[in-house]
Amino acid sequence: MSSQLRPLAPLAENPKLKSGPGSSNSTAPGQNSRRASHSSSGRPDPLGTEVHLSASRIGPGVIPTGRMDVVPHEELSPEEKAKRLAAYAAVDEHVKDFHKVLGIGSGSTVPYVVERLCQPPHCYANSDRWYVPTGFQSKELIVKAGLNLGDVDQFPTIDVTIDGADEVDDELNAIKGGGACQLREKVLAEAATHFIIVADSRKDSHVLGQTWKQGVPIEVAPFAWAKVFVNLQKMGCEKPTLRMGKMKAGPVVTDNGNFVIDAVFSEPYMRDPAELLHRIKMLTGVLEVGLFVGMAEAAYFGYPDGTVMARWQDGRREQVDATKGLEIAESGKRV
Ligand SMILES: O=C(CO)[C@H](O)[C@H](O)COP(=O)(O)O
Repeated sequence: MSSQLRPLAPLAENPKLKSGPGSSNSTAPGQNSRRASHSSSGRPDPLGTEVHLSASRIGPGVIPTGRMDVVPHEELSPEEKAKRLAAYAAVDEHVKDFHKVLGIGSGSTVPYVVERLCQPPHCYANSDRWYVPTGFQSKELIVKAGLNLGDVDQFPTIDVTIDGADEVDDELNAIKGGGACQLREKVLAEAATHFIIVADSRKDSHVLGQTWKQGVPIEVAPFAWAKVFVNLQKMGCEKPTLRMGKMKAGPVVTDNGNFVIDAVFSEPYMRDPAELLHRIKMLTGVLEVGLFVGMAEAAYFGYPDGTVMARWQDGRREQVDATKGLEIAESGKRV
C-alpha cells in the first residue's frame, strides 16, 4: 500500500456521518425520529419497538416530497384509465381514517392506489399511518411519495392490503407473481384484515389459467430449482419454465434472492386451485406459490368504458362510482 494513502476514518468517528441518515443523531425528514411505540394517535406499535431508522427513508438522492405528480386522466390510455379507476374505487371504499397500517402491493395498477392515498381526504391521515411494501417497486413508491415506510416485522397485522393480480376467478382466487413478488405479496395479504385486489378488466376471469397463459409463478430456493422443475413435471405440469431476466444473463432473481418457475397446468388442475396450491407447496425447495386462494375480500376491475365493477367473495357484483378522485387527476395538479 502506498504511504500516501491514509486509512479511512471509522464510521463512528466521521463527523460528516454523525448527523447523516441512519445515525442515531439524525433527524431525518418526516417521522423518522418518532417512536412507533407511541404514535401521535396513542396507538401502540404492535411489537413495542422503536422504528428502525434505516427503514424509514431509503436511497441516495430520494427526496420525499409528500407529493405526487398526477398525469391528467385524458392523457392515459384506456387500460391505464381502467387501472386508475379501479384503484381509486378500492381506496375510497376500503381505506378509512382509522386504518393506521396499509400494505402496498406490486405491479402497474398499484401506483394509482398510492396516488389516491396521497389525495384528499386520505392524505390527511397519512402523517399517522404506516405503509408496508411488497417489494422494491412499492418501497420506492412509498418513499417517493413521502409516506411513512414500515415493514411486516414491525407490523405483522395490517389493516388493509391493496394489490394487483394477474387473473381472478369467480371465487376471487387469484394468480399473482407476474412481477415475481408473490412471496412478500402473500405475506402481506395474509397479514391484512382486509385484502383487496385492483385490476383492469382483462384480469376478470371465471377459471384461473383462461387468460393468464404464462402459468403459476412459483418462488424457489435457487439451489433447488432443477429438482422442483422435475417434480412439477412429475406432478402433471405441462410446461415449467425457469423465468429468465431481460437485459440480464440468467434467471430472474426475486427481491428475496430466489428464482421463479412459471408452471402451466391444464384446466382440471386450475379448477381446484386450493388442491393445486397445497400440492405445489409440499414440494421441497418451493418457498411460495402465486395462487392466492380464498384470501381476497373484494376485487375491483376497471373497464375501458370508465366503469368499475366490484366483485365480492360471496359472489356479489356491483358497479361502483370511481369518479370522486378524478377531479384532481383530471386537473393534473400536484397533490
Ligand atoms: O402479482 C403481481 C406482481 O408479483 C402483480 O400484482 C400482478 O402482476 C399484476 O400487475 P399489474 O397491475 O401490472 O397488472
